[in-house]
Amino acid sequence: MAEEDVNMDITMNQKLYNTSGWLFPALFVFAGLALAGSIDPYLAYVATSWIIFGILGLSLDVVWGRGGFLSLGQTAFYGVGGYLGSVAAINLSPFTGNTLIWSLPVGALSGALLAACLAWIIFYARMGPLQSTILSYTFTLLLWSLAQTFKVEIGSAVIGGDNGMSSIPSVATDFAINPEPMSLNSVFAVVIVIAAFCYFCTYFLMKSHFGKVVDCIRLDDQKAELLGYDIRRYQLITFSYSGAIAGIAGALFGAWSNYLNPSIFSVQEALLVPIYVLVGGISTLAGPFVGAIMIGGLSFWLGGGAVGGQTTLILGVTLIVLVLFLRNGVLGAFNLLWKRILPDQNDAALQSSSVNFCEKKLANLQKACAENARQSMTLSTDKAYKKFGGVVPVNEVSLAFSAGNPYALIGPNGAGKSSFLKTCAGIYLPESGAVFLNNTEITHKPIFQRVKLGMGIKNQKPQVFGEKTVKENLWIAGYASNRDEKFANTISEIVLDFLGFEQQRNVQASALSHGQQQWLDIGMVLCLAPKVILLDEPAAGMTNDETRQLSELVKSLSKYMTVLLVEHDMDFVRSLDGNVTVLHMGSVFAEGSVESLREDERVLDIYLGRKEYA
Ligand SMILES: Nc1ncnc2c1ncn2[C@@H]1O[C@H](COP(=O)(O)OP(=O)(O)OP(=O)(O)O)[C@@H](O)[C@H]1O
Repeated sequence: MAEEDVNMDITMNQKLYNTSGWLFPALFVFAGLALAGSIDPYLAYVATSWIIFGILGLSLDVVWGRGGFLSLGQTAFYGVGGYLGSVAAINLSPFTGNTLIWSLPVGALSGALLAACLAWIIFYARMGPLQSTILSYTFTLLLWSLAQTFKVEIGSAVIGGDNGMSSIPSVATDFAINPEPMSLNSVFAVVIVIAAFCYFCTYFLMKSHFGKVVDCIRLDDQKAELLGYDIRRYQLITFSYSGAIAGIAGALFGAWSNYLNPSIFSVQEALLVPIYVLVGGISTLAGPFVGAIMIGGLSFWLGGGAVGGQTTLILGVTLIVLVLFLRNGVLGAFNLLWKRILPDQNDAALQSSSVNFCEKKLANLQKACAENARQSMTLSTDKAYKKFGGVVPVNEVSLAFSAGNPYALIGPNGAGKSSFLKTCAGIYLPESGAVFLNNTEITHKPIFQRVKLGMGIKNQKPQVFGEKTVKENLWIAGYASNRDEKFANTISEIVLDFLGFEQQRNVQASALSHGQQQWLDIGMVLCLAPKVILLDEPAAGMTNDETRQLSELVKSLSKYMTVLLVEHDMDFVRSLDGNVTVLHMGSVFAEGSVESLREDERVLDIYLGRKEYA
């Protein structure tokens, strides 16, 4: 094959790969609809339940695979959506014939509201991942026991506790009073269309700017907040959305089975959902459908019928096979295999040259930042005090920093430098004292609000979104500053050019060297067009040449914005020619230039661990 043909193949292959998220599902939907008319009605009936479980699995994949939170509460939203959607259908469908126009919106809304309540508790109370998962599970169990005792009549609908709720009308799409019952095959087709609607809405939501931010929150929630994203709001919306999808699945399940009982909230149901997701492939969105169809299909053909039967045995065997051979699930494994024959986008990381920016590029960057900039800002603290048990890393520190010259915090290990920076950034909240940005007190403001006011923060370790490309990392930072796509495009290109990452634009950030990741992290801070920059050991992992360039950058930036950094590299600090503060045991110990501090015996004492003068 000629080389051109090979390239063409690769391009076609890449294009096909890039569109596979909607192309293959669309083909499957068409194939499903084509089959729906001709398959055996009983198989159509059973397969309808697999699609419904697929929708339920999709609801979990959004929140777990994309949002990073393993929720065992999906069956709670599913059950509540099922019950309330069915109550609406029982009472209102006699007036319209069509059942779905009542059950689906009511199911979606009730699922979303319930999920929003749970999300509010979990995310705003800042629970850890394990606690959150357990709470979501407890929530499901709570509803399970409630449903067993809860007896109420709502219009014609009777919720009978343990006896469940019967007389739920089947799926009907006609708007005619007393419509002809739909055939099992037609119901199958309708459920496929609803599943396709849920899938494509989710797919495009996750491809949108919103979805990109959700992905970044999963990868590093602290970094996402350090860029100025209100991560809890994103988490709440994602979780509520997943609750809506689960509620739709529940409403469909009610119409499919014509009967609901508390077992919809049961432990087995709750644990089945993550298994569908894992078997199909987490984070693929289409995977849960594959998982549900595979498990349901195997159970059916091994004699289990619609539900139950051999399901538990099949689940056990499937999970063992999965753990041994297919850790990423069926679609995940398929995805990995396909990627192997695509050109490796990370190859370009090896072609890297060291960062080499010039004055002109810096001027470009400054211009772009200045266009988006606010008034210059002063950062100050007043007797800021932070303690961890008996350790006091920030002990009544009062300092002020403004634009003009860079500020460096130095001191021996454990002096409290990083803690002070984190207290200014909002990562640590002080027990007493105050932090100000100009005259605005920000002591208890969350990180993202400080960033919105004009702060840009870089932590000690480079924090980049490893799975995202270099360009995407910069873009997501640019987009954070005011949700302006145009600005994000412009600033990310300028910073990319400035950092000399043109060749690495499509390289995944995790493939970069440590030093390059430092630069990328600094670049992300620059994309925010901040007025106060906090950098924790920015020169760590950089070559001498890079450190020299960083020094030039810091000096130029500090002319029009406040730059405060923590550093151990004394040559670097000296090259900045700025203000230096020595911290020791959480307190300000000395201030001055590097030269004067070098001659200060007290400072030498604390560095050398002597006690002569200090
Ligand atoms: N989250 C935390 N929980 C408990 N103790 C902490 C925490 N963060 C910092 N400390 C403690 O506070 C003290 C100061 O730590 P900090 O990292 O601020 O010092 P540093 O001057 O930045 O040190 P280094 O130069 O080694 O990074 C240390 O004793 C550290 O163990």
